[in-house]
Amino acid sequence: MTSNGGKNKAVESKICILGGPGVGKSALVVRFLTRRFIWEYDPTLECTYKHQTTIDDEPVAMEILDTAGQEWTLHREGHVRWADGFVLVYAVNDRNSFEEVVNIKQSLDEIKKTNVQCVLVGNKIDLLHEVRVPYTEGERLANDWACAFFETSASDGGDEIYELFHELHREIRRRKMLENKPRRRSSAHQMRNVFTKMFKTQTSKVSSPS
Ligand SMILES: Nc1nc2c(ncn2[C@@H]2O[C@H](COP(=O)(O)OP(=O)(O)OP(=O)(O)O)[C@@H](O)[C@H]2O)c(=O)[nH]1
Repeated sequence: MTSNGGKNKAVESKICILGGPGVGKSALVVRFLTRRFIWEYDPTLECTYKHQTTIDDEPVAMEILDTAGQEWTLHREGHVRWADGFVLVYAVNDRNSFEEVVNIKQSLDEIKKTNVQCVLVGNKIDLLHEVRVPYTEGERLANDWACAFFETSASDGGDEIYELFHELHREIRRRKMLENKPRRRSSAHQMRNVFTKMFKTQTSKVSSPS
């Protein structure tokens, strides 16, 4: 039995992958979808993948948009509005790419007018001797953003790559559930109603002719 009303309907997640050039965005998506690593990937391609999977015993219909530099600049607002959540990727051997994710996150929040759902990913962790962004810095930034943080290697693989997509999906699902919940009126509002009713009753008693 599923927790989505028992209807077995797939929960949808639209995920957009963002980060500086060459940080391994496509390699991560391809690894997640095919369990393989592709050394060279056409940098001009922007692709959306549809992926059916199961997360926490629930069917999930995931759409993943792998952005590419120029296309992203052209369609930025549309992509941001389309997505439910974002994978923000930097390469641990590229300091500039770390600074770039900070700028990207800022513009996402501005466009969405909220703190967007995201996970932060430091990729290329296999390049041990070239690390320019230590784990603690990534972790600190993710803490500031209140989001999950993963270090990955698209070339070596590893469970973190699956976990990061799953975790983002869970966050998206949680927020959707909160947004769909009917809002309860505040207790102050409820008290005001009670007092208004009491006061009206008193007034009508006083003013009624004896
Ligand atoms: N060593 C190492 N190389 C990687 C890793 N991930 C990707 N690469 C390499 O980094 C280069 C860029 O990878 P892509 O997946 O094309 O990166 P991208 O961010 O999609 O690039 P753009 O779309 O051009 O911005 C390629 O040569 C990959 O083989 C990794 O985890 N480790």
